[in-house]
Amino acid sequence: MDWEEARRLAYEAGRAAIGPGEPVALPDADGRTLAEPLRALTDLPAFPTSSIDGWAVRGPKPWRPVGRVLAGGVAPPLTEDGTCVEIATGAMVPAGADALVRIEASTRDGDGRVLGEPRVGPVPEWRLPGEEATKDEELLPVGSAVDPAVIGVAATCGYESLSVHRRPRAGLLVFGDELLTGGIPGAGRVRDSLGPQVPGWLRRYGATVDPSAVAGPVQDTLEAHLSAVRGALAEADLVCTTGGTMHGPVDHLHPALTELGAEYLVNTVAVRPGFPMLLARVPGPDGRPRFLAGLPGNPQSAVIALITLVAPLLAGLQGRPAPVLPTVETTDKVRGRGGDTHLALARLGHDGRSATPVGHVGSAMLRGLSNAHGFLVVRPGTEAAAGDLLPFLPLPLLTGERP
Ligand SMILES: Nc1nc2c(c(=O)[nH]1)N[C@H]1C(S)=C(S)[C@@H](COP(=O)(O)OP(=O)(O)OC[C@H]3O[C@@H](n4cnc5c(N)ncnc54)[C@H](O)[C@@H]3O)O[C@H]1N2
Ligand code: MOO
Repeated sequence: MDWEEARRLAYEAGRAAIGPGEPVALPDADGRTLAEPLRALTDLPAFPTSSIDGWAVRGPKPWRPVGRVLAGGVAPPLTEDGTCVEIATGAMVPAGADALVRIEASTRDGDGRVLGEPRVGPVPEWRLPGEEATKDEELLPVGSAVDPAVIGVAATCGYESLSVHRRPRAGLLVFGDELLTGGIPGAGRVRDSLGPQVPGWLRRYGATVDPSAVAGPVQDTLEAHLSAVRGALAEADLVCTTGGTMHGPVDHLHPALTELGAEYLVNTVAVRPGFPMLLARVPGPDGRPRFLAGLPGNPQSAVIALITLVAPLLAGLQGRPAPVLPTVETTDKVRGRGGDTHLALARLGHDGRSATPVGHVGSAMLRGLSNAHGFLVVRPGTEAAAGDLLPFLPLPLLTGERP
């Protein structure tokens, strides 16, 4: 299967399995996805609001003070020319006021009356209702990621909670009797580098990963695989497995999937590295489908499978838009991989517009991955020369990582 087609299928499978929205209190909604559009519940601002400390005046000066309005208060209307109220920043401008005079631009005469000039400038001294948004206006569409700014604007509008999609629950099963979970590798044993790594990537794609949902190495027998996969699928929307995607003497993943009645959505992808990756759908006990992503054992290939299949699946399951890849200029040539898509680890330049392939990129290596921002995508039957524009598949790094 073509690499782009595999990504599309993974996304659509996630979309098709999305659950209903649930109300979540604003402070807890960070990182979720809107299940309903965010609409203004009132005009914003909701009332004419002073932007200054000073006087709200009516008619020609001098103005006789008849009261005071602070932020949070409601002033009676100014009904007579030649009157004013003292007003604080954020206070509601009283009806009848026709100008605001800044405190520092005002003086008092011997009778205590206020004199001064309203400031004339491009920005008015008070904010009009509906200036930022009108009641019922859509501020953000369904599928928007909720971040602190979105929570802030929702609070401004008067929301207490937001209707958001559930975070998908993910689990991880590590296969491979050769794996050590501690100590220095040697004498035929390698350290498990995926058990400690994959949960972090899954969380960055919006899934929750309970520490109890990470297990391994699972013993290299079909019985142990079956029982581990069954147990994991009972608790999670998505189970990732690592290793055992091929058909070696102790590769039990495919037989286990057959036994579970799994339906393959993707079963190997024309991509290098990482081709033995797979994505399967398994009917859940409650009727909702569960997913199993089989990540190849070679560590870089496992991460490629995560980014290829799991990222779009999780985007779909959360109701987010399908990931769109930016285009960058490669500073160096990148070879093609025949009929396969080649994913070449690369570092972005400081302006984010160019990328340079890095070294140590063997599929069994992680050194290149730890020094890269993502992958240059060289499509089947092509190769890239320095200066060519290529799609760039980013790692889900956080701001400040790999500056
Ligand atoms: N006859 C063939 N053999 C292999 C082929 C092939 O086309 N024909 N493809 C190779 C490629 S490419 C890959 S990728 C692997 C995928 O195999 P599996 O998914 O079955 O993975 P394993 O055999 O279990 O492991 C492969 C490799 O990765 C190491 N590994 C596994 N898990 C971990 C881990 N958690 N941390 C660190 N390293 C891990 C494992 O020790 C092996 O060295 O198949 C090739 N073979
Ligand atoms: O494709 Mo394997 O997935 O090269 O390491």
